[in-house]
Amino acid sequence: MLRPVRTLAPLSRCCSSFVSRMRFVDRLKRDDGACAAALQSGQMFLFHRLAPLLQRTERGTLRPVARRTSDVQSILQRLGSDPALLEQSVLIGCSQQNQAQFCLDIGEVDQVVLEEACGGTFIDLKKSFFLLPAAEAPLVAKGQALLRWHQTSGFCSATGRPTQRNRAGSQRVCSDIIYYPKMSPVVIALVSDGKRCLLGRQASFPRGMYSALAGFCDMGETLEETLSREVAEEVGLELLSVSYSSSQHWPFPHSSFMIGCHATVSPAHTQLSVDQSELEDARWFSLEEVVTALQVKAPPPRGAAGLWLPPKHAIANRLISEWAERQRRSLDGD
Ligand SMILES: NC(=O)c1ccc[n+]([C@@H]2O[C@H](COP(=O)([O-])OP(=O)(O)OC[C@H]3O[C@@H](n4cnc5c(N)ncnc54)[C@H](O)[C@@H]3O)[C@@H](O)[C@H]2O)c1
Ligand SMILES: [Mg+2]
Repeated sequence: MLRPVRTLAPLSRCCSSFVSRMRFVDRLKRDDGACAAALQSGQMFLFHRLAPLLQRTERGTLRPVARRTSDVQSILQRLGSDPALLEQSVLIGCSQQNQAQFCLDIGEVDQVVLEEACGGTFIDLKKSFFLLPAAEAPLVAKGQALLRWHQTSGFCSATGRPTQRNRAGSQRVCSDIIYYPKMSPVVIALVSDGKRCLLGRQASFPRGMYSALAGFCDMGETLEETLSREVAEEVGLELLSVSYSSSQHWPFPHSSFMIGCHATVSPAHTQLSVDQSELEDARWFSLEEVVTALQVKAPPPRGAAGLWLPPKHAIANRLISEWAERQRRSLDGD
């Protein structure tokens, strides 16, 4: 069973400005001339070989550097780079101030020279993602995903000829074949038996980290079918129910569309049979263990035991927090 659990937009959001921004972006995707004009007055997020340009804040976090297109143009000129590089920029959105937002990978220019000229550091997204503000991390991830897609979609897989992109970078074309940016749907679920929740870890996870079970959708599957299959494959259980929670774009290892759910199994059938080729371990955790782990902000020191959960930017954290809150409320009789 699938049911939405939250309203789509905060009440404070001004509908008319939201609608006009969305329509503006949509027009830029369809109108090359309008997009070229918007680029001139737009904002640019820079990348170097897919690593975003970031600045450290006083609080030890990171934030993306947004430069005006005209600034980037001057920097490229100063460094003797081809100004036509700007044409490789890709539209990623529209700011609250109605400025079109673009991203551009300047991997051809020396990284250190570029960092000095732009005032920031290019940091691998795997190292920086969790230190970005929650509001800006998705934009940076989207920029990286679109740039990667363009870098790997230069040729038509049917004809072998080069593909041509539109100005916004929202599609690539080879005669009458149109390619759109690709992402892989993944379903992730927090499975509960009513009292405990099920978490698993892959051997590649950081020490002590357990997460909700996840799996890529196979062609032709519904969300419920993917989840039932993944849970059966990975831990040998049959699901009783599935309900939708929320979704997110996930940049690792490449662009995934994560569909977050809660799922239940019968309390009479909770014996796990873990597929060791997929998971190093999977266990049932009590509410108390989960609540304690939600307070832990860093991985346990080497050799120390202790549960560590995915950080806040990950949808797994949201699912686990929602489950803990629901359990707490039901224990309180709310
Ligand atoms: N954001 C979060 O909170 C969160 C939490 C857990 C997992 N994840 C992500 O979910 C993704 C899927 O989880 P999983 O690894 O358990 O999946 P999984 O259980 O489906 O196993 C991964 C395997 O599936 C196969 N596969 C099938 N389709 C694929 C595709 N389109 N792309 C890549 N591999 C494909 C590959 O053989 C791969 O090794 C991972 O990439 C992980 O980063 C995100
Ligand atoms: Mg999996």
